[in-house]
Amino acid sequence: MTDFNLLTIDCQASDAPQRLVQSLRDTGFAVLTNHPISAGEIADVYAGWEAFFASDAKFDYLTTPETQTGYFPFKSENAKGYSKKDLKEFFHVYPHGPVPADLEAMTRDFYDKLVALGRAMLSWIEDNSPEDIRALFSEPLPQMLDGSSMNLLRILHYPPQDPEDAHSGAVRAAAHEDINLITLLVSGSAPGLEARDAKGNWHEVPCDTGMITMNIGDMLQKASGGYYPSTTHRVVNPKEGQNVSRYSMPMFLHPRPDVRLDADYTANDYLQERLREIGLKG
Ligand SMILES: O=C(O)CCC(=O)C(=O)O
Ligand SMILES: [Fe+2]
Repeated sequence: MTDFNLLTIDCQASDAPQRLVQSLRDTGFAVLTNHPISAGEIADVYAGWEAFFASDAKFDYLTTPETQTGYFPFKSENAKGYSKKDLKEFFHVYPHGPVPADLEAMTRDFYDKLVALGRAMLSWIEDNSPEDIRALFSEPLPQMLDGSSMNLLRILHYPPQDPEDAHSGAVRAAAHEDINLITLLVSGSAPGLEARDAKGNWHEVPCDTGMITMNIGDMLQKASGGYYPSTTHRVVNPKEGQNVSRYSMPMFLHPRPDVRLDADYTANDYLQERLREIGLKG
């Protein structure tokens, strides 16, 4: 029925790097199990941030267009080309940005572990890419993260749905591609994430607790001359009878700003252009 061959990768298996690269090449996505971040730690981070979104303290961390750090209130971002704002609130964690004191140690540690995992995954991609594709990279992929302060951990909360919003055509996250090199998406607390295949059919991405979904972003698609696809994805509204909050945590791995992606763009040129398109920058 489907040729969308999204693989679940046991990170401890000897053929894990090859299977990862195959799944990414075929679908732009892969699901990681047996990775180094424990289910207990993921649950603790979710619990801490759930309490944060439920409190008014979040308004002390309001973001600004200049910083892009901190708290983004409900309905502040739209996907490229969409006028309706997504039905989500979120918090951007950067090394140079604030984190609430009671969550700081845990969140920074979690951030570092996700960056380390991202670097390992970029090494697997680098080592398993054909010679002619590697030749396109301006430097080895894991090295593109060296000295980068642009890696972004986004903590997302999609509140239970207001029927008016659903009626207006707004969705939790409209169809989009990620801007960065690769994304590590710590599995959502409820279903909803879908990826689109080349024919335009949507496929549910599995979200078992503790798993981490990985996907290619536009920067790696660009740097690989299109060899790795930056697959369009979205988060659909909850089904009737399942109208509960959904939480998820994507880590967007970004190169140093000066890294050259192709003849036309450095990472920074590209990021600034894209932020204007999604309404986060004027
Ligand atoms: O919440 C999710 O599962 C996906 C979020 C996402 O795609 C994004 O923030 O770019
Ligand atoms: Fe995304």
